[in-house]
Amino acid sequence: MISLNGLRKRYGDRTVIDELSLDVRPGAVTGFLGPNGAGKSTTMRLILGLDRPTAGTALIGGLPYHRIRNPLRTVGALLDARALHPGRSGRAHLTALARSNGIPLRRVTEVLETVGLGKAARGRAGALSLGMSQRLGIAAALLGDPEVLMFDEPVNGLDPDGVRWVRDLMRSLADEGRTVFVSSHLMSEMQLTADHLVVIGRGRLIADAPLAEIIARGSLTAVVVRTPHADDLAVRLGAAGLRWERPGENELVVTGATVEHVGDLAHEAGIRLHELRPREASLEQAYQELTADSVEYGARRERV
Ligand SMILES: Nc1ncnc2c1ncn2[C@@H]1O[C@H](COP(=O)(O)OP(=O)(O)OP(=O)(O)O)[C@@H](O)[C@H]1O
Repeated sequence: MISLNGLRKRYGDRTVIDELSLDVRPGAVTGFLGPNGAGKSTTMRLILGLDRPTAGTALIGGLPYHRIRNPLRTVGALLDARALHPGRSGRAHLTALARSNGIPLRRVTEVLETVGLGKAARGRAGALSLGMSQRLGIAAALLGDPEVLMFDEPVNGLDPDGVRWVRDLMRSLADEGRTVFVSSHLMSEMQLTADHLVVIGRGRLIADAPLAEIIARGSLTAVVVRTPHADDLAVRLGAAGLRWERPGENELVVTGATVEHVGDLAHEAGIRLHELRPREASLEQAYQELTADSVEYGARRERV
């Protein structure tokens, strides 16, 4: 488990991480989202002891990174896939890592197979494509068979097969009971991969909740009803304190309710329905609503 407690980081007079407290739990893929400059990479660097917090703590399994005895066996991370010695081969890079961390050398072959690099790992790391470098970085993260894994934008540069492969890998690592903490800008991908989401904006926590709950909170999540008695149903919905819109003569779109709730209300009033279905918002839509006030860079966007 990763635990952040009152984590703060200041660069000069600028606070980039502000009172961040949360737990990233084992057995799940936790997506880490936030607009550009929100502080995701900084948070990961603080967890990995690559930077010192101004205040608060970032612990892995109850310890700060520098107190972990076998760091690579406890936590594996991919932060910057290009941070490699370009003249060395991928295999040599992993071998050096394994040697300096007391990891058996057979793990090098194992993880290269896992990430599908094989022969490409014999060539210079500097000649690898971005996608291959990502795979090599993931191999390095897996080398010590750690319980905690952190990936900063792991699908960056991967082709669709690679993206799917990363998704399946994250899933299986979480299913093995590991803690998987992964940042991404690809909302559609996160919607398919993550169980839980942590969203930050300008260094502050915006949301820490299951993916399904974050999507359900979005205002575009609704129940669509078609009925020849829309007037009657609208009265019933209003009396039950529900908000609705009426895009068509026979259609109502109800927010803040489940299909069961709306179906039961109609049934109790003897109102015939021709259609009753949930309309699920995308994570992209829910995310845009959540972060609308925290976007620092880029064009201002309309609230959805
Ligand atoms: N070493 C540093 N010195 C000064 N400011 C820094 C430093 N590192 C990061 N920052 C600032 O901290 C803020 C958070 O940056 P960070 O890279 O953590 O954001 P991010 O959420 O990972 O962004 P992105 O999605 O663009 O990768 C940014 O405003 C950045 O300019």
